[in-house]
Amino acid sequence: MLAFRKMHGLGNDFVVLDARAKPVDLPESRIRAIGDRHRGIGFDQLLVIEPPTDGSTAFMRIYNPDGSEAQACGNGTRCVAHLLMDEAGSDEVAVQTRRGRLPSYRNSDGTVSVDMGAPMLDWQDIPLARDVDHLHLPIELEVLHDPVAVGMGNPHCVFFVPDAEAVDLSRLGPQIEHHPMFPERTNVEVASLGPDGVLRLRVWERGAGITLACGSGTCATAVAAHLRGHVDASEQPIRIRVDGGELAIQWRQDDGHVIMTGPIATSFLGEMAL
Ligand SMILES: N[C@@H](CCC[C@H](N)C(=O)O)C(=O)O
Repeated sequence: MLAFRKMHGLGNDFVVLDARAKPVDLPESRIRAIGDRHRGIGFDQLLVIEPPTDGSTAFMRIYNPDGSEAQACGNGTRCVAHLLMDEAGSDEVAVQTRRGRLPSYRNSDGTVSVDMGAPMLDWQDIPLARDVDHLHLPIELEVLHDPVAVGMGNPHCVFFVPDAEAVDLSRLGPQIEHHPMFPERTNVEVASLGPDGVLRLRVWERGAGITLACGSGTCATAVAAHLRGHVDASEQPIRIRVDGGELAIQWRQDDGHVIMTGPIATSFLGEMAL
């Protein structure tokens, strides 16, 4: 039997395994089996805590339900940071991911923030298939056109639309995910700015489908909206409303880092036979 935790950030849900003392054997077939919401446990991402190699508190490996490995997961980082902070009796830790070392801290209201680093805006880093203007990608699919590409360690394609609710994301999302402009596929965001200045965001996640929230997608959307002049995310955090609630994102101009803040929760502890 293998012990696991189920956690979530705004409904973006994770199975968390601790492999620091003993490695866990995770072939793609096992990841898919655990991720099956009917026959397994189900998750948006499987997060595996491993020993760090860069002096961080721990390394976090990220798998999507289709078995692919992701470089970044903002909400997952906040969940694992919360666990590590409880364990260390501290309000500050650093989580190593394939995206790099991500300092994370707990706020006085119990929310958890993560420094997601600077966005990647160069076509090779996002990555895109060729050298094009990442602020105006030549992609058009029905109501979706003129997106912004942003890398947060993982690729994002952000469309600004008049009404994010009206987009048929379950049909259009997978087509953009597999668009030839993105050699490693992409996460897909559709966002609209409300009269209250709050961005409404819906996300189709690469390797996972529609999720209730996506931390790195929220960061990418804040960066894209700032660059397009829809919001000013530099002075104070902007609010982004996803299906599962609200995240606050600031794009600090002194070091260029994106800071994400929001709630996290543990839903249960269990053991799996898979
Ligand atoms: N839910 C995540 C993003 C997870 C990875 C993504 N599906 C990918 O493949 O890049 C988040 O909170 O950032």
